[in-house]
Amino acid sequence: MKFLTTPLAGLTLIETTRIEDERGQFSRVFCEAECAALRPGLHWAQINVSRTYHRGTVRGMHFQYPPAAEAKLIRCLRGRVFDIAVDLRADSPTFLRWHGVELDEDGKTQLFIPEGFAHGFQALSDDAQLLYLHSAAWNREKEGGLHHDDPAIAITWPLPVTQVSSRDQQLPSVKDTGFAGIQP
Ligand SMILES: Cc1cn([C@H]2C[C@H](O)[C@@H](COP(=O)(O)OP(=O)(O)O[C@H]3O[C@H](C)C(=O)[C@H](O)[C@H]3O)O2)c(=O)[nH]c1=O
Repeated sequence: MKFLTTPLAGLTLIETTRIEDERGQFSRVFCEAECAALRPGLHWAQINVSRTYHRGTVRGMHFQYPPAAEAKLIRCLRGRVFDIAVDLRADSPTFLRWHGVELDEDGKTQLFIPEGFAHGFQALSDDAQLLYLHSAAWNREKEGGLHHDDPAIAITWPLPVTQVSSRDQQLPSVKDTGFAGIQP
């Protein structure tokens, strides 16, 4: 595995090592020893899969407040997505900056998102499936979210947004709430 930095400190691209033979392919999603370079002692409390039926759909922007703040490792298992993380760390010089990366079923690139970031994605294909590793369990009471079209964040979505859950449509903007960030 190779770890590539991004303009947002801690947000890391993981380049996987693919082993191929006549039967097909094999690659690791996570390896405690290899990933110690990324963060020693990284453990996962919950592993989820999401399947998005239609190209253009957006899920997010979601995060969890401390003490349920979570790091995430995202891998695309099918199709293609534009995966986005937004820096919500109150004392970060890149507070409210976002960074996006295209992930696809080839799985050559994964995204590691530290605590203190919001996460969301747009499906760039029909039937886009993501694998999520979460360092903290889902906690409905500690869930937070920001609107995917928040002008304070100004995410450039690659495609016209075609579908958003009713919950995500009602997520607040930074301006609405005076959101000042979180201390992960
Ligand atoms: C995360 C989660 C959700 N749920 C329930 C709650 C809802 O009834 C249903 C779908 O949840 P939600 O609408 O939050 O799913 P997404 O919109 O795909 O959100 C997810 O995708 C965005 C982009 C993320 O980064 C979040 O980690 C994750 O919440 O599953 C559970 O039962 N367990 C869980 O761990």
